[in-house]
Amino acid sequence: MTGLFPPTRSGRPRRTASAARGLVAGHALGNVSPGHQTAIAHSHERCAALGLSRIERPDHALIGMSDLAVARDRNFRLYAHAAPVMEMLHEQITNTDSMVVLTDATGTILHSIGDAEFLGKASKVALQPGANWSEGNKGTNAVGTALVDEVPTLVHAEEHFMHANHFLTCSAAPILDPRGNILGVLDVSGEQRSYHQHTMALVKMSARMIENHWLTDDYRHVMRLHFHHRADYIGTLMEGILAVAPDGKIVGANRGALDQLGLSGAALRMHSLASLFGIAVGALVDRFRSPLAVPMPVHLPNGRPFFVYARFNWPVWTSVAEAADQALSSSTAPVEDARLRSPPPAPVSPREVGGLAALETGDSQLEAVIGKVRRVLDRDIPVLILGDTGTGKELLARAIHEASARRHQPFVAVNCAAIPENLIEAELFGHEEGAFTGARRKGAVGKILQASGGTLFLDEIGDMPLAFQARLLRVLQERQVTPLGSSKALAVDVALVCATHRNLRDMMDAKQFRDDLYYRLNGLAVRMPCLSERSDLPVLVERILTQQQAGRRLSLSASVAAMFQAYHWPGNVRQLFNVLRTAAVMAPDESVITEAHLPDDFLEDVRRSSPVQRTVMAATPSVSPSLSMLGTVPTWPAGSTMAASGAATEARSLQDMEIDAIRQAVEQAGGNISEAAKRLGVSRNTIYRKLRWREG
Ligand SMILES: Nc1ncnc2c1ncn2[C@@H]1O[C@H](COP(=O)(O)OP(=O)(O)OP(=O)(O)O)[C@@H](O)[C@H]1O
Repeated sequence: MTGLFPPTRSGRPRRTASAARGLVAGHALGNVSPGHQTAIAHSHERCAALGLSRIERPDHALIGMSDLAVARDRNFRLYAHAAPVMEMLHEQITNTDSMVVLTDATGTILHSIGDAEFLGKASKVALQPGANWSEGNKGTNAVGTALVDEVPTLVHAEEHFMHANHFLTCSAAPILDPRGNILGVLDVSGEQRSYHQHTMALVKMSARMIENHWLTDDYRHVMRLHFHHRADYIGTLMEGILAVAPDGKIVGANRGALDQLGLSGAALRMHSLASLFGIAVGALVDRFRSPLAVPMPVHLPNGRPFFVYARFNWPVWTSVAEAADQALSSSTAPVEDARLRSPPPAPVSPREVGGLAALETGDSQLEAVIGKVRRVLDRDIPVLILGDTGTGKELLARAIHEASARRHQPFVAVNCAAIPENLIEAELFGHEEGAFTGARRKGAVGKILQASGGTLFLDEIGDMPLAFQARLLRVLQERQVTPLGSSKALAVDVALVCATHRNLRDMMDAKQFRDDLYYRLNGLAVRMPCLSERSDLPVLVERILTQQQAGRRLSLSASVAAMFQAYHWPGNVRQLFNVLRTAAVMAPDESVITEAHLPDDFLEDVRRSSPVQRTVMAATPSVSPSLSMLGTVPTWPAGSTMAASGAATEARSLQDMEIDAIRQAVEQAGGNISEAAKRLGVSRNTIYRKLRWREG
């Protein structure tokens, strides 16, 4: 695995007593490199400079269940990619007194799997979900030090800064996205006597596996070029993978690619297939459209030989190639693309299936919205989407991107309500190395630059902190962004779509939202209608049921249809979607959904929502057993904090009660934010926002 990762920090450290102790442990491993010793020594110096104590009881504070749930939800995609790899890794280390740990980019443990006995020991030093293992909290340790140095890191026994952790041996590798940002850390920790030199290699390979899955998923709609200087290494963890846009530009790369080509991610993104390997996209399409194609020999400009193998998703690639053809005919296309040929057209254009057409279900208000949006497509006019929670604002934003000429470039969604206020600037603008306390060593590309060439979706824009609004406005006006800690402004080209459920005009009156930013964002403002105002409920139901159950015909009983029509749907399409999804699962062998298949909390809400709906339910001919039981089931508000608080209400603010109800719902849903949102009939964003306010 030599040369797979960038070198560790250079420069000789001043040796401290702590570093010397680290070296003793290092020698005990028998195979440590001087680089390892240097990294440990540097880390100990950082901890000493932070004033951390070796002997005091380390801070064992865990974040609350709901905060952990928020962290897990935010990192859901990371977990989805990491979970199978963690399982596999755990199988390799089972019965070795150890555990597999996944943390987010701040070092907070999201998940762990391990031998039961060792998990118990680990929890005594808070090596468990909810604990933060950054260096600042836990001193030198594999997770925290890997996050600082951004390289795989082994910390063994006394190399840990804090005495309490000396019983551990930990091997951690950072997980990077295709643009080089740290997503999190994968770690194997165990009893120090269980140390095995192969563990680190396993962890590195596992992290690489997660990165490769992530890249393939991110760029599933564009061509992926797999390469290695040995043809038989293609398809292994050693291969390089490049994501290639239809115009031949390199838009993403895995670590194997950077290492083999000896280029940084930024340098690689300046290249195209032609400048790198001297080949055109069209040549690859021609060659690799056959399933029997074998790797093709190519050369770098310096003569280094490689073998490449291209993969693309045919139906989607069809439209990609068409797009490139259009680009070629309408611009001064580079010679490299002249050979691009379009495969036969797909029967249905993916652009229409996934784009705005998918949202047309016959409601006149919605059709007016879509008509307006279509007129401003590709015209550099920012779109502001207003509407209540769950009305489909994000879905519309994605559809706008899919329908635009930018659809093969990134769609980057930023939930302004979910980012802590003090991080919003770094998150959007990016930062240079060490730009602020806790900043990552190599810096990070901000979301605005990540969206370059594509669409930036600022969700919950009404929650953008006032102090930051002027800065954002400047970026939008000047079309330049200056990462924190940098003096260099970088040009940005993004299509802007924003959304909010708030009333921005009221916020402007209250001086909570800047007028000038409002007018800059509001090239075209459209309002997504509430579900209760829409006339297309039956079509929407049918579409959602078809989406859920391809090939199965499922419809609503007359009474359920009447109930749906009369209900006010406070959670809008999201709530409808969730109710139907549950009902479809509850009715696996039936063709008609009745009340018996509907979630109890939904029926409860229908029952108490309005006299009209109660009448509909009472008049329902086929009252199901679950419905008839409702009268005996205590209503959830009666047992909840809200109704039970009585006199205490005066002493507690409404906001506190609301937060309590949210926290309670999150706990009851086992930490699943989506589930809690469903139960409360609010959006996930609302939960994020409310919890953040609480923290602030
Ligand atoms: N036209 C539709 N067809 C099918 N499902 C839809 C449709 N519109 C919305 N949904 C469902 O509702 C959910 C919520 O949509 P979306 O996230 O776009 O709403 P939103 O208005 O952005 O919500 P919030 O303001 O709470 O973020 C989606 O995940 C999807 O499941």
